[in-house]
Amino acid sequence: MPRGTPPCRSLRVAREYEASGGRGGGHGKVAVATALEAGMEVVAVLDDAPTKWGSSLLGAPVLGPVSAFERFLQKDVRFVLAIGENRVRQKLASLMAGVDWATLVHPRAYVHATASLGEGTVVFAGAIVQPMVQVGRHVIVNTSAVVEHDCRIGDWVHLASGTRLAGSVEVGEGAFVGAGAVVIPGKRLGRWSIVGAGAVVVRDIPDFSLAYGVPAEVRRKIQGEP
Ligand SMILES: CC(=O)SCCNC(=O)CCNC(=O)[C@H](O)C(C)(C)COP(=O)(O)OP(=O)(O)OC[C@H]1O[C@@H](n2cnc3c(N)ncnc32)[C@H](O)[C@@H]1OP(=O)(O)O
Repeated sequence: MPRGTPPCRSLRVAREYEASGGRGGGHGKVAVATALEAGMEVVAVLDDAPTKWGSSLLGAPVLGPVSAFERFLQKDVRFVLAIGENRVRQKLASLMAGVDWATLVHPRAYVHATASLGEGTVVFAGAIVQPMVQVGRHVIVNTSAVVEHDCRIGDWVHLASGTRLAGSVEVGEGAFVGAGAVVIPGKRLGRWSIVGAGAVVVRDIPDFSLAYGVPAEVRRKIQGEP
């Protein structure tokens, strides 16, 4: 999406996310901040935690539960799933039929003109997405992540803050790459794999595998399809 596009949008943080790690919706906060910095109006935040209704998030009103999204359909409102958990974003996107998804790019991120970003994807401050990169739908390119030329990033991926993907890396759908992890050129991270913070990936990581360390080693398998 071109910078400076001024749509209205609704950003949401689900209770499932809170329950899944107690991280308190930090990702939602950064998503709202990014939308505001990009010159957008945040018309509402939807959150399943009743304690948050009536409050505000960086000035944006928390209007009610996620199910209230239907109220905003056909009102020139676009949505972002402001939830760090990949499985939760995937599940909610499948439940929210008819939604027009926004793509958020912070004005101080760099996305080369030949790179493509799928709907619902967010690119936070300081991130760099180089030529010919393909990024799927509902991906998080978190703060200061670097995605080098020709990388291919599947749907539902989360590249945490400071991730460094060298050229032509492939990241399978749903993979999570921890903060500061490095992947050397041409390697593949499998579908729904997890790479720990600070890892250095020098070999392909199979689907549904958790790996960490320097160099990264597979430590265990992850539960498969939901
Ligand atoms: C803006 C943002 O905040 S974006 C979000 C960013 N979040 C992250 O980057 C989190 C990334 N998560 C991690 O790195 C996690 O530690 C995970 C996913 C690797 C955890 O894996 P788990 O298997 O659950 O590890 P667990 O916590 O049980 O620890 C097991 C062992 O691995 C070690 N370990 C855990 N993570 C790492 C890591 N990243 N690198 C090296 N060793 C690690 C632990 O010290 C522990 O060692 P011990 O058995 O000798 O005591």
